[in-house]
Amino acid sequence: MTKIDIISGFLGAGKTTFIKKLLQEAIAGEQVVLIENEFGEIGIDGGFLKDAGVEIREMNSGCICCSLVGDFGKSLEEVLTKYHPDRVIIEPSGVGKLSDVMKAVIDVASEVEVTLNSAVTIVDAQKCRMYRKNFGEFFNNQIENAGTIVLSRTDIAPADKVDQALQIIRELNPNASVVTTPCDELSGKQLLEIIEKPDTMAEDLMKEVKEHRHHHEEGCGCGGHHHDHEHGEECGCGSHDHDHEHGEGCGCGGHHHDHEESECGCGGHHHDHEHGEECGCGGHHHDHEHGEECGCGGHHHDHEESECGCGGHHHDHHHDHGEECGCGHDHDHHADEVFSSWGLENVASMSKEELDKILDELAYGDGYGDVLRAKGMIPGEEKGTWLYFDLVPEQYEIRDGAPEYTGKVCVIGANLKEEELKKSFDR
Ligand SMILES: Nc1nc2c(ncn2[C@@H]2O[C@H](COP(=O)(O)OP(=O)(O)OP(=O)(O)O)[C@@H](O)[C@H]2O)c(=O)[nH]1
Repeated sequence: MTKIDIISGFLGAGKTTFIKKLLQEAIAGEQVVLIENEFGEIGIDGGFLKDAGVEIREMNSGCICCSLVGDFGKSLEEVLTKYHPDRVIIEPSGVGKLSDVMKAVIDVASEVEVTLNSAVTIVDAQKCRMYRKNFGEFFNNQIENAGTIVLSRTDIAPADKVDQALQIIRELNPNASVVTTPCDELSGKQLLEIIEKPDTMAEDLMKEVKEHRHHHEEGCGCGGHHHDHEHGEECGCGSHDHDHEHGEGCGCGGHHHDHEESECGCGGHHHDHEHGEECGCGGHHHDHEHGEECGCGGHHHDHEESECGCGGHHHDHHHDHGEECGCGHDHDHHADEVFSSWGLENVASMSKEELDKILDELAYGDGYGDVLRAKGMIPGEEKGTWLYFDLVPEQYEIRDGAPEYTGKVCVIGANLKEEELKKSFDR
C-alpha cells in the first residue's frame, strides 16, 4: 500500500532541505512521487529534486488548503493510479494548514488504498515565537496536528531560542515527538525511523477511514456526500453534509453541523458546539468557551500578543477563562487573505553587491512590506555565473549556481510593496 508522508512547515522552515535528505539517505531505492504545493507563483524548487529521479507534481496556482482541495485529491488519485508509487511525499505550501491537507488525504484514502504514514512539521527554532505571534492561525495548526516535529536551524540557533521553541511546541502539542538534534548530525534513516514511529493522529484518522470504508462497502453505495452517523460514531470523511447527534465529534472538515444548545451569535461562519466540545473541522468559526458570547458580528478577534496582518476587521476581545485560542484567531482565514506572493521571470543580471543590498532590505528592513520568504536565481554580472538566493526574515544567503533558462525571483509576505519590488528587480 502506498505510504503518504506530509512534510509541512511555515515559509522557509526547511521542508525542501529535509525532503532532500530523506530522499538521498533513507528512501533512495523506493519509487517516490513528490507533490509540491508552492504558494508562490513561480516554482523554483522543482529543478534540483528532479535530478534525484523523483517524479514531481507542482501545484502552484493556489493552496491545497483552500480552493484546491478537490484538485489536490484528483491529482493525488491520478498519481496513485498512474505510478503506483511506494511513497508519496506531500510538501504543502508554507501557509497551508496541516489539518486541511490531512483531511484531503483522508478523503482520498476512503476511495483508494493508501495510508497516511506520517504528518511531520518542520519548525524554525529561531523564529518560532515570532511566527506564533504574527501568523498563529497558520503556524499553530501545523504544530498542533503533527505527529513529529523537526526543529530546523538548531545548528545556528542560540540554546535559549531552542528552549523557547520547545516550550511553545509543548504547549501546542504535548504528544508529538520532537527532533532537536541538528538534522545534519542525524542520518536520513534515523529521521525516517522517527517519523514512521506510530503517529497517533495519522493512525486515528486512518482508523476512521477504514471504518468509513467498511460502512460504504456495507451498502450505502451512494457515492455522494450525505451520510448519517449514529451517536458516538466518527466519520472523518471530509464531506460536507452530515448529521451528527448531540455530543458527537465529527472532525469531518465539512461545513454543516447541527449541535444543539449552543449559540455564539457572532454572525460569522461557524458551527455550534456544545460546552467544551472541539470540532477541529477546519470550518469558519470562532471558539468560545463556556457560555461566552461575543455578538460582534465581525470575523476577527484580537487576542493579546497576536497580530494576523490580514488587514481585516479586528475587534479586541479578551477571552479569559480557559481560553482556547493559543494564537490565536481561531477563525479561519484563507492563506490568500493574509499572504501574497510576487514573482518575476526574465530577471536581468546584477552584481552580487547589488543583490546583497536588496536582500538586506528584504530581510531586515520594511521597504518591501513584511517579507517572509524570498528565493530566486539571477544571472550574475560575469557571463555564465548565476546567483541563487534564499531568504527568511533576518537571514539570507547568496550562493553560486548553475545557469537556468531564465532568471526568476519569488517573494512571499504580508502587505508586500509590489511597486518597490518591481523597481528593484525589474530594471
Ligand atoms: N543553518 C540551517 N539552515 C537551514 C536549515 N534548514 C533549512 N535551512 C536553510 O533555509 C533556507 C530555506 O530552506 P528550504 O528547505 O528551502 O525551506 P522550505 O521550507 O522548503 O521553503 P519554502 O518551501 O520555500 O517555504 C535554505 O537556505 C536552507 O539552506 C537548518 O537546519 N540549518
